[in-house]
Amino acid sequence: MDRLSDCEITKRLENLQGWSLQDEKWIVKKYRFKEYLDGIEFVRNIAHISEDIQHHPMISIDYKLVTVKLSSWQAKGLTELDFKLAADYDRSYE
Ligand SMILES: C[C@H](O)[C@H](O)[C@H]1CNC2=NC(N)=NC(=O)C2=N1
Repeated sequence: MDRLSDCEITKRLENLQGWSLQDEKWIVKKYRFKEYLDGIEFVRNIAHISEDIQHHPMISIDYKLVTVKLSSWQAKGLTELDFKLAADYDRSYE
């Protein structure tokens, strides 16, 4: 899949809530939860969503705060797939 241009990335970020660009090739979001185990359940859900389309996030869990980072390794940057997953993760958080 082709890497997106800076302009395409900016446009896609405008359509998402809470995601930001990091080091030009990552999009990042922090999700907050009422309980620690709610965050763990969210991580389980996004793990399945990611495995289904074979595109995997970097995840860090800091008690009730889950940080998710997405990038496309082969493309060495951001592709449509990263933004598709970001929207899927947001739906799973709702
Ligand atoms: C062969 C396999 O589908 C690829 O290596 C996948 C696996 N998961 C992946 N996850 C992410 N985040 N980026 C990739 O480029 C990627 N590539």
